[in-house]
Amino acid sequence: MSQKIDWAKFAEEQEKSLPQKISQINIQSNEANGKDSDDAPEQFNVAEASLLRKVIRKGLIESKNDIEVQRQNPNSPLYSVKTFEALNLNPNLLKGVYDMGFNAPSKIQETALPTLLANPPQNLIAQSQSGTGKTAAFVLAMLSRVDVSKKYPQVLCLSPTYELAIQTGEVAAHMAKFCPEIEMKYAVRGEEVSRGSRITEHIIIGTPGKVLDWALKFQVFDLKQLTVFVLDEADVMIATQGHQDQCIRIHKKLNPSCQMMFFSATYDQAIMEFAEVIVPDPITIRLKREEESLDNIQQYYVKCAGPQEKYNAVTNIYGTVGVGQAIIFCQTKRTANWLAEKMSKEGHAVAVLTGDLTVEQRINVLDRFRSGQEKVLITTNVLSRGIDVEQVTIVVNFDLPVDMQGKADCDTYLHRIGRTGRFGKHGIAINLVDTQEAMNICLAIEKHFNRKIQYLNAEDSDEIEKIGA
Ligand SMILES: Nc1ncnc2c1ncn2[C@@H]1O[C@H](COP(=O)(O)OP(=O)(O)OP(=O)(O)O)[C@@H](O)[C@H]1O
Repeated sequence: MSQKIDWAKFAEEQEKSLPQKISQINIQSNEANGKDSDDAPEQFNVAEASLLRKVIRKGLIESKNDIEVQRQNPNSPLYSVKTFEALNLNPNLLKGVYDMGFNAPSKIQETALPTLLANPPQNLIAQSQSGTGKTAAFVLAMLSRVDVSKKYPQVLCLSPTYELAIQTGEVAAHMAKFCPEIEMKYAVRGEEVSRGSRITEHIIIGTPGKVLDWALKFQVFDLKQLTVFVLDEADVMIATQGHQDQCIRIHKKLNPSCQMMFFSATYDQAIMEFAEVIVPDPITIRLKREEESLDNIQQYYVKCAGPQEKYNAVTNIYGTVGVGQAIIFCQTKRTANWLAEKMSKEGHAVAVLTGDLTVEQRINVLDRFRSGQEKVLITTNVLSRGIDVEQVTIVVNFDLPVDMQGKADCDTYLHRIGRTGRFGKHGIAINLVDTQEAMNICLAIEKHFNRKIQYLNAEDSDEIEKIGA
């Protein structure tokens, strides 16, 4: 009992201090810093990137790294499974899992699923890179926990955006294909309920604002009756203005016995602090990210006198080495569009992806590029992180990545050129340098990674041919 009172106090204190704490954390926000001109550096948007990754992903990302388990609850037995059968699932649910093409649990699922399905329920924090099977794990747990004889919401899954909520709902619908008695409802923009009505569906998947409205303002369901609370994409959630406070408000109304599941694709300290507020006595599991490494990537720099020479360098290099596919990164939309237009006019099959496109258009562009319909993709920082296209062999930094202060942005550099040379393959990164400032940035990057960036004469086709070997 006394523990509960302490926890309530703790939550209260955290609620007061968390928005301030979180505002101090340096996570890139969705706000485009008020700048939206064609010449402003394009911003990376975590929610959009997460959605793109999900939509264009063709399968599981298998990691060679081991799972790290941190147990804060010494009384809970911990075990892992190698098959879905070993989980004693409802047979129709198991049928749904196989229907999705899953033969065996992924690495994170092996450890997460027994914990998620254990009785008495246990709280879990799971962190592992995008694509390793987290969504499938908690969706399976959500569906397994439903008591279909009770006609009210028992499971709530919070997602940071409309699109991400729909994606999760689609996974749930597929997995529950042979369990038509399980009913779900979206609590997202465009969905309405009338005051005085009651929700009878078993599962709600929604965004925090809408869920708060439905639970507290319209009172169409009771947060106290929930047995499972899932917080998905916690990293995106806390990067989205206002969401962390809303999550905490929802969380405060839950029954202390409600099982909490917390998922994140990143491992920042900020996420852990947020998790600690939301999830009491958790079992924490982590699958370490496959390190992005520069080991298989040959890096070059080319000296150019201005944009036109940069353009010539790109076409020379591409014309000579052009076996696989290339991604060219520009700092602004204007440069990206200019370059795309110029290259298309000269007969190159190029695609361009900038912040101007809607999410649907971006998916379309990426799908075409992935299937090889275009060989060159010109883009900005909107695509700098986490999108894998295996066939990419060359990354060109038409402009070197810089941070808000104009200093070398080494993280973004690693993410950008990490698009090539993946899974032990050979890749090439070419940096176009047209000013002393750019040269200094190039040198700073070289020093940071302690990896040589070699000089390349882009006018000498013999020399270029050699790098393609
Ligand atoms: N056990 C499995 N066997 C085969 N494929 C799987 C398995 N689990 C998940 N997948 C597939 O792998 C891909 C990634 O899974 P999932 O979306 O669950 O990952 P995630 O970690 O939630 O990613 P994100 O952080 O982007 O949400 C999906 O295409 C999914 O259908």
